[in-house]
Amino acid sequence: MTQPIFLIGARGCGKTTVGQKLAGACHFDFIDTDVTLQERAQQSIADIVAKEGWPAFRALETQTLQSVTAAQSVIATGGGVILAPANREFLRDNGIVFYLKAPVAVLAGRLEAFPEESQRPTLTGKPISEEVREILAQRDALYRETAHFTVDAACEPDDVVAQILAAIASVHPTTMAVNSATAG
Ligand SMILES: Nc1ncnc2c1ncn2[C@@H]1O[C@H](COP(=O)(O)OP(=O)(O)OP(=O)(O)O)[C@@H](O)[C@H]1O
Ligand SMILES: O=C(O)C1=C[C@@H](O)[C@@H](O)[C@H](O)C1
Ligand SMILES: [Mg+2]
Repeated sequence: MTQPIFLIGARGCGKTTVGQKLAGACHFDFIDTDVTLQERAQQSIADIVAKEGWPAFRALETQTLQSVTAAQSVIATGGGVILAPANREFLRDNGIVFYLKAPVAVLAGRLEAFPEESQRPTLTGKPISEEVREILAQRDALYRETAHFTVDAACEPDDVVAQILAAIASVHPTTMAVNSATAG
């Protein structure tokens, strides 16, 4: 199995945290579109949005997604990548897509503990828990329609990785075992 593995979900669901561990477990490269986008732009997402607005950020996000997509990669996406229909189609057509789903209280708790405001400028101007509830209500259906699999992201990162590996093994039993046994 060499297809890219895409992780999607709300801010704080653990795409970056789980993605790094997953890539290690299956000997794939790890790419985070938020990180790559900021490195290429040489500025933070907060600065891009403040200077050029959300539509400019979304255009860069689409370019970044397409340019980083490669075989044998785990790709952690930004929380809003599923807003553009073209991105949803691209994700589904070019890899296996996992929705890391967690309840509002879990997401809000993580974001309150680690706000990382330079990468997560406010989307609504509202307090974190209110914003998370509102944004998840708008996006949950889009995450579900884009994903090939939904996993419970409220548990420990290693358990999320195990759920993803089990789902991959269910569709690619032999090749995944070969990757794990022979790579690295
Ligand atoms: N399964 C988990 N259990 C406990 N804490 C977690 C878990 N996953 C992530 N975290 C913590 O929650 C915070 C947010 O996680 P992370 O940055 O991985 O989310 P993300 O989905 O990449 O968010 P964004 O969309 O903003 O990039 C981090 O501080 C991380 O340590
Ligand atoms: O949920 C969102 O819309 C975002 C999530 C982050 O990962 C970043 O991509 C950016 O802050 C936008
Ligand atoms: Mg992230």
